[in-house]
Amino acid sequence: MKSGFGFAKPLMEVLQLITFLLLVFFPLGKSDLAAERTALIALRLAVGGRSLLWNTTDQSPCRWQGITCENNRVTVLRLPGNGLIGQIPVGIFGNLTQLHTLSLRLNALTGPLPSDLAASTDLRNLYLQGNFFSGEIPSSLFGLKKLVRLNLALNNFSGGISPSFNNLTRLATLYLQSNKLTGPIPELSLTNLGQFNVSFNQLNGPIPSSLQKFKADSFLSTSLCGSPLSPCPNEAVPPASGGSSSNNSNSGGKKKLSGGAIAGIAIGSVVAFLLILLILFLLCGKKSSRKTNDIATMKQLPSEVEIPREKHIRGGENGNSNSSEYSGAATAAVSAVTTSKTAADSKNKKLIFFGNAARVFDLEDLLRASAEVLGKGTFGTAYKAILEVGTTVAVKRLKDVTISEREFREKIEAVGSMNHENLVPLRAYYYSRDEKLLVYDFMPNGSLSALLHGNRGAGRTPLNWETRSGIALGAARGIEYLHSQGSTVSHGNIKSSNILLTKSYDARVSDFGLAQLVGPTATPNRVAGYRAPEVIDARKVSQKADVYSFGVLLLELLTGKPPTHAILNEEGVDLPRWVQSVVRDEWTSEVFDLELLRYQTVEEEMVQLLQLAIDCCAQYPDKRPSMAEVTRRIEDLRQSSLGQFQDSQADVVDEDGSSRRTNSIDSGPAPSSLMMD
Ligand SMILES: Nc1ncnc2c1ncn2[C@@H]1O[C@H](COP(=O)(O)OP(=O)(O)OP(=O)(O)O)[C@@H](O)[C@H]1O
Repeated sequence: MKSGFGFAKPLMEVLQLITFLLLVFFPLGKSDLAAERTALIALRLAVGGRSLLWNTTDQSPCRWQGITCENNRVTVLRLPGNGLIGQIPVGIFGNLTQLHTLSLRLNALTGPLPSDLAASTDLRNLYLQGNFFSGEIPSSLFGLKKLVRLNLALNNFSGGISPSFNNLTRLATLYLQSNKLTGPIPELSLTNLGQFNVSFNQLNGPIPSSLQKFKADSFLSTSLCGSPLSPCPNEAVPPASGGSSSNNSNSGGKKKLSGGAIAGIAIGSVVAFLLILLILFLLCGKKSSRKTNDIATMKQLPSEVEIPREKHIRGGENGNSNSSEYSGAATAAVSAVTTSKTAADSKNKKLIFFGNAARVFDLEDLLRASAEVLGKGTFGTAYKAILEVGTTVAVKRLKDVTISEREFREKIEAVGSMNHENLVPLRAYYYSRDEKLLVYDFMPNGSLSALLHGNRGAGRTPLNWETRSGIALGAARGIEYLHSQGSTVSHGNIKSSNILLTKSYDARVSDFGLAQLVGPTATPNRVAGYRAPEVIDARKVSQKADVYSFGVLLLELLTGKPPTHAILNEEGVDLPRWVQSVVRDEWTSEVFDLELLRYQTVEEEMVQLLQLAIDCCAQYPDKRPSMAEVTRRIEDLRQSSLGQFQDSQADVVDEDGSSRRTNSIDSGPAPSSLMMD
C-alpha cells in the first residue's frame, strides 16, 4: 500500500489494511469477476455508504445494486448519492478494468483520486461531481483515452488545468466548475467538446480561442477575460493614460476608455435623452386625442370591452384596485380588438352560461371589466378580465370562426358540457356576428410552458419532482377524460402552453374542442415539436397523436427543455430525437433537468417516467399506449415515489452546508438511469 495519500485517521488505516488483505489474498487464482467482486467489497469497506445494501451472499456482483455487467465483467458502477464517505484507497479500480461508466457523484468522498483509476482504460463516462475530492486532477486521468463525459464539478480540486486534457480526444463533456482550480486555461483543441464549464474557480488570463464558442455561463465567477466575457486588457481601446493591470476583465475594459470616448458617450446620452423626451411628448399628444375617440366610441357602443387606460390616468375610478397592474399597451390592445363592433350587433345578446356556473355577471359586466392581454394563440387573443364583482375570468376572443351560428352553438355546447377537474372549465360564451367570446376560469399560475421555460434565473423556485409528476398526472387525466368521450374525440393541440395551473399547481388542460370552431387559417399545433410524425394535416388529429404530443410534454417536464431547441450545435433537433440519441449513447442521466437533481431518491421513478415518455413518442401510432394506460403508469410511479419524496425533502432541508450540491450544479449529468446505462 502506498503511503503517499495522507490517511490521518486510524480508522481509515484499519480499513485500508483490510482492503489490502482482501485484495492480496482473495483474488489469487480466481476469475476476473471474482476479483472484481472482491474489489467492490473492498470499496464498500473503505467508503461504506448507508444505502449500499449489497447482498454479498450472492456470489455474482452483477446482481448488486448499481452494478451492471457485460460478458460476466463489471462494466458499469453507479452509486450516486449513496452516502459514500472517505477516501477511496488504491487497489480497487486496478481490478475494475472493464468499467466504461463510473458514477460516484453526490457522495462525500474525500482525498485525491486513486491513481489506479488509470487501469480502467475503457472508461467512457466518469461522473464524480458533488464530492470533496481534492488535490490536483491526477495525470493518470489523461491516460483514459476513451473518456467522453468527464464531470469533476463541485469538488475541491486545486492546481492548474493541464494541457494534457488534449490527450482525451473523444471528450464531449468537461465539467470542472466549482473547484479551486487556478491559473490560465490552456488551449484545448478537443473537436468533440460540446459541453464545457469552468465557472466558480480561481482561473485567470484569456479564454483560449477554441473555447470562445461557449457562452459566458461556462466561465462565471472567474477572473478570465476575452470572448464571451469582456475583452482582456490588451484587447481594449488604447488607454488615454496608463494601462491597467487588473485581471478583472470588466474593470479592465472600463479603465481604458479614452477621454474622447467618454465625451462621445456623454453627448450621445444627452441626444438620446432629448429624443426620448420628444417621442414621449408626441405620444402623449396622440394619446389624449385617441382617448377622446375611445370614450366617444364606447358611448356609442355600450357592449365594448372598456378600455382601462383612463383608470391609469384617473387612478381606478371604478373602484377596482387592481387596475393599476394593467399596462397601457395591454389595454390599448383590448381597445383595438373591440372597437370594430356595432351596437346593434351586440344588443339583446347575452352571455350563455353552462351547467351550474354561478351567473354573477352578465355581458355588460364583462365588457366593463378591466382587461389585460394574456397572449395571442391559434384561435384568437386571450384576456384576463377582472369584473367589478371581484371575479377574475379568462376571455378568449375567437378569430376566423367560419361555421354557421347553429353549428357554432352546437359545438360549443358540447365543449361546455365537458366536466372534469383537470380541464379548464368553459363557463360561458357569447356569440354575435362579429364577436365570439369564450369565458373560462382564470388559472392564476399561468401555463406549464411559462413555468418551465420562463424566468430560469435567480429567485425562481425550483420545480420539484412532486410538482412535476403531479402536473403530468393531472394533464394525463384531463386528456384521458377527453378521449373517454368517444373514440373520435381528441384534443389536437396538446402542448405545455395549453396546460394551465391552479393556485396549488394542479394541472388543467385548456383549448379543447376549439379546432372544430375555426377556419383552416387557424391551424392548431403550430409548434411542430409536438406534432406526431403521421400528422400531415394538423386539423386531422387522433387520440394517438395526442399521446405523442403528451409524450413530448412529459419530456419537457423531465428535461426542462422546450420541444425544439438547439442542442450540441445541431439546430432544431426535436426533443424526442435528442432524448433518444442521448439514451443510445449511454448517457441517459444527462437528459434530466438539473432542478430534479436534488431528488436523488426518486431516480427510479424519473427513469420510469422517461420510459413512458419515450413509449408515448413511438413513431408508429399503434405502438403508443392509450391515455388510460399512461394515467395508470403515472399513478403507479407516483405512488412508489411518495414515501421517497418525503425522505428527499428532509434531506434537502437538512442539507444546509452542502446546499451547493442541490443548487449550483451548472449542467452536469443528473440522476443516473437504471434503464439504459
Ligand atoms: N384560463 C386561463 N387562465 C390563465 N391564463 C390563460 C388562460 N387561457 C389562456 N391563458 C394564457 O393566455 C395565453 C394565450 O393563450 P391561448 O390559449 O390563446 O394561446 P396559446 O395556448 O399560447 O396557443 P394556442 O392557441 O395555439 O393553444 C397563454 O399564455 C395562456 O397561458
